[in-house]
Amino acid sequence: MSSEVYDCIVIGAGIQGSCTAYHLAKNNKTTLLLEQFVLPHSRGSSHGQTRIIRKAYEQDFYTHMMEESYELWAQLEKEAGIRLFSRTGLLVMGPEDGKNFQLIKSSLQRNKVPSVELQRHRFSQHIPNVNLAAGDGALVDSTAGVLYADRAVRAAQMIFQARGGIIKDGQKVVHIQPGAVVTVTTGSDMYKARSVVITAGPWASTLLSLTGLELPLRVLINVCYWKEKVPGSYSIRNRFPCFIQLEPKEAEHDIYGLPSNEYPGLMKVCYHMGSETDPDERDGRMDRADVDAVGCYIRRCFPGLVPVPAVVESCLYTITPDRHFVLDRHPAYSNIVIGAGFSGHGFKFSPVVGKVLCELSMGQVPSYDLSPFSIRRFQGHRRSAL
Ligand SMILES: Cc1cc2nc3c(=O)[nH]c(=O)nc-3n(C[C@H](O)[C@H](O)[C@H](O)COP(=O)(O)OP(=O)(O)OC[C@H]3O[C@@H](n4cnc5c(N)ncnc54)[C@H](O)[C@@H]3O)c2cc1C
Ligand SMILES: O=C(O)[C@@H]1CCCC=N1
Repeated sequence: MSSEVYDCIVIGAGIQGSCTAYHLAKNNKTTLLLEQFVLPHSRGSSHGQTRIIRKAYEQDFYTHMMEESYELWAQLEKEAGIRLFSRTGLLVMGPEDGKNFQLIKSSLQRNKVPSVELQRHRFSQHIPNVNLAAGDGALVDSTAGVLYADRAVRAAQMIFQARGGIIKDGQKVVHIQPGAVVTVTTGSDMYKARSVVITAGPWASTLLSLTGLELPLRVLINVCYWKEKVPGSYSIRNRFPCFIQLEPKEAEHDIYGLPSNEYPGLMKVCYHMGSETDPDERDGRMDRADVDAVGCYIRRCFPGLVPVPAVVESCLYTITPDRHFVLDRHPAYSNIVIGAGFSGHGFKFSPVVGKVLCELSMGQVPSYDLSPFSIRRFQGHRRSAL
């Protein structure tokens, strides 16, 4: 057992834990970042090469957080000397009179986010190789683009270590003993800290149960890549945008995609849902019906893609009932801080999430109103009732 008492132990070295550790180190806090797997790994939610970054959201609180998030991404890029972002724009398509399309449209206008509405008769001039569905409107968030996910995790960890932070990987946390000084036990050692941040992604429920807390979180799985019939027709090099299709005819939930980039000739198009899984037994658990629904959508709206997936991968979503994050202190132990339930859209926020989790762990007033992310909102929810 190490005799050192750290200012903070962060449990989980995905993007949220890595960004939290990065902010703690920048605030001169002695910090230990613990990870169950040997790094880098592809068993959680932060691996893979790309994620969408955007300001287009239905809720103003997300758009406001993204204002700072873009600045912090640029700062991390500069500090690490690694390119983390490419601007491509984001095409939002959806029923013109639908609630979510209208909410995004008004939020973009209200928050003065550089954006354009594409008129139907000019749509194909701007966005070739996409069929805009009858009744759908189209908006472009010009600030949006692609984040290079694996590189971003590495960059945050690199700067954390450069500032004196310590990463111990291959150390699964198996016990947490709350107290003014918290004791954290892994398979091979025992560590102490004045505060603990739990950012365990799909394992959040398992970790939180060690502290007597139950949250209504569910773990889902998906990711597919689809082949371009003409290589390059949806590519980042040809400035094809990311997209979100709200309320597609073929599926109950949204479908989204990123331009072809990481695998030449393949475009990532995914279903914003998935089949429920146990994070330790995820392999081969993807629901064929989800892939088929995306295939049908592609056949109708992306005629330049082969509507059969070329690559199927696994990445885990951890969703809350309202799809908003959990950013809060533990209800019983104020020096245990929780970042969880990022519901398949948390990557872009990670520099801001890291900042607020760091503030909470330092006992400071957070920079944002965290009421949409409170644990209190789940009162009355039982996991089994979801
Ligand atoms: C397919 C897919 C597409 C997505 N697309 C987007 C997008 O376009 N834009 C966007 O903004 N977001 C997107 N997201 C969401 C985003 O990637 C996640 O919100 C984010 O990666 C969550 O990070 P995390 O750090 O919470 O979880 P993770 O990356 O899973 O990190 C948690 C870490 O905790 C570790 N851990 C767990 N238990 C223990 C333990 N007992 N001891 C030690 N370590 C432990 C795990 O091993 C893991 O490394 C997407 C997610 C997926 C899966
Ligand atoms: O977070 C994002 O932007 C993507 C696209 C919409 C659904 C989930 N992830």
